[in-house]
Amino acid sequence: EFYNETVAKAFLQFYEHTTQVVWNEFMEATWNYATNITKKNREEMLHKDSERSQHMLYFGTRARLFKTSRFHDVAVKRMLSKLQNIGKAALPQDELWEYNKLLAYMETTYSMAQVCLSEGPCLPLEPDLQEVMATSRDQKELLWAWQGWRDAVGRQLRITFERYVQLSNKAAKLNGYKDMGALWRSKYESDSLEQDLEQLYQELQPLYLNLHAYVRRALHRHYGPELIDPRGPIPAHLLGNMWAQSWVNILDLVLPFPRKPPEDITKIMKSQHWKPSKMFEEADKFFTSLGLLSAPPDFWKKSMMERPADGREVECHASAWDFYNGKDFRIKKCTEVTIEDLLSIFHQMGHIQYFLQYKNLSVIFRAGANPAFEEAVGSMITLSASSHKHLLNRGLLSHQRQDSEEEVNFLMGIALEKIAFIPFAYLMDLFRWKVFDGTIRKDAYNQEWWNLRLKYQGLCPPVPRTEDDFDPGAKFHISASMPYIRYFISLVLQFQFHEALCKASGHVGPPHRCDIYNSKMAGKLLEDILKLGSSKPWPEVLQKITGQTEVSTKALMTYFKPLLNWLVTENVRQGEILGWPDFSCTFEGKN
Ligand SMILES: O=C(CCC(O)(O)[C@H](Cc1ccccc1)NC(=O)c1ccccc1)N[C@@H](Cc1ccccc1)C(=O)O
Ligand SMILES: [Zn+2]
Repeated sequence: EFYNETVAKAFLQFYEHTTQVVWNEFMEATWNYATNITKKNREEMLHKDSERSQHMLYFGTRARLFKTSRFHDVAVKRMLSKLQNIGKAALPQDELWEYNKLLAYMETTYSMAQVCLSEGPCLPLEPDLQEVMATSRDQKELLWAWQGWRDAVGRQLRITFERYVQLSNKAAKLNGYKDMGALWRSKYESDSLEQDLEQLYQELQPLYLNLHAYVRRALHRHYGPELIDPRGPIPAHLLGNMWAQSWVNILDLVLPFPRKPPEDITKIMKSQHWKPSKMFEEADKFFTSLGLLSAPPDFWKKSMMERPADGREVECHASAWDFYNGKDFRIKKCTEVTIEDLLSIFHQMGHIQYFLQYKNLSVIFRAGANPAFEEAVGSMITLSASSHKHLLNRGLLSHQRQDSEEEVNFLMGIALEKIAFIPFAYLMDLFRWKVFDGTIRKDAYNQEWWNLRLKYQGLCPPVPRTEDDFDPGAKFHISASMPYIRYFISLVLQFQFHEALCKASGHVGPPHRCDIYNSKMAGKLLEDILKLGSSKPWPEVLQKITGQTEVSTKALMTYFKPLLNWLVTENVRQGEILGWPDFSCTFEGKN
């Protein structure tokens, strides 16, 4: 065994050196494709991906040869077990090539899709269709964008997605999992993950049901009874977002105290001539104010902060990139000067900070403690950055104080982003797990998708759907084969992190008034866990920051308590029904 452990360490050293080059070249090729979608760049990316897969296969199969049970070094054992998970690289060469081509097709179809006006221009999702969904109050115009997008993307992906499921499951089985859903869930190192998630969802459901009932009433007031049934589901195109995953854009329609509207921060940003680069600098300043690391020179030189003006086709969905050489980290985002995009940049810079903090670890441990940790860092900072105190301090608001009614309005704004998101983030992978395990058969993909959208979100499609549609494919992460449960868990985690860092910063008072900006104590607490990457089991990491080893909704419920009290009172006063007992999706009064 001793002989083996020494050999294992040498093996891992060899892996370390060869991997940095292979992964760096792969990231460069993928970046070139995502920021300039051409046939040549696609071929180059596919070629680099197969090189990376061969490298993973070589080391993954050899990692299995070590009998680690009697090893002393826990880190060596953890590294060897992580190495053995090689995902799609386990597929035979020809099927891997087919798989990579269909992944590229799905993602490119999504990125290049447009919806054309009867006469005149064709509109891409970002910024044009998103803008329509966010600002239009004309249900026919909203329907045009909603349906047009699904015709342009979802319908085109339907057949490819069926083959994607087959090959995904084959790859999962070759890695020792029963299907791809099981492989995705294994990242959380828990054999009770699905039950734990259902428990979290149950705890959060009252919050969602009260918000849903209240928003339905407001939409009923605006769009009238022929569109909104006060005891039924809400049509999915009226919530201010292409997927109804965030309702923040209809705050004006649902404001609890309409005589005290919040200041329009987007307008203030534009009047102060904010540019995308300034938005990134603002987010970077937040992290350095905590005593954390600033984005290095390559970041400012090589990131893509705006949609290119030279007509290049790019993938606009925001993302953060680690080039695995310890100094090259980038963000790709088609930034618009809006408060929504400023907060999204805080989210992306959270990924960059994680990269910076764990960059000296073995490449095997350069990841979050689990995928939800990666998503929670930036979103947690966003809770401080969107606080009235912070925005006032940064000159983005002028009202000094918030009275109790303005505070309810503020919490409503945060709830429209965070609470509305709960059922969407939960059902996205409930759907895919069932597709992968065969519970949802391919001749019912769309029907089953809408069953989940009705059951969890209380939404209806605004027009009848058929199995020629593939509405789930109209969401980036499904076209990009990107797991989503990480965002559901992150939603709960980010409030736990926020509570812990606020405490460390010496904050006294309600969590929604906390801003950890400039707190070196909060920064130190965060730094200590980011540095660990994925080298320790995530419950250990969670305990270091919050003192608990479990994901808990307590912090989130505390944050929204004042709003829930107001919502319950208001819903009782209006005699609202919680839920949607009239569950049928009616389509009369449309044409
Ligand atoms: O998709 C995102 C943000 C993009 C991202 O930062 O999570 C990005 C997704 C992505 C894109 C392309 C390839 C891979 C992943 N994730 C990263 O950039 C990332 C994730 C882990 C490590 C390093 C980078 N947010 C989700 C959920 C969300 C999150 C926060 C607020 C609102 C909504 C959404 O928009 O539906
Ligand atoms: Zn993210």
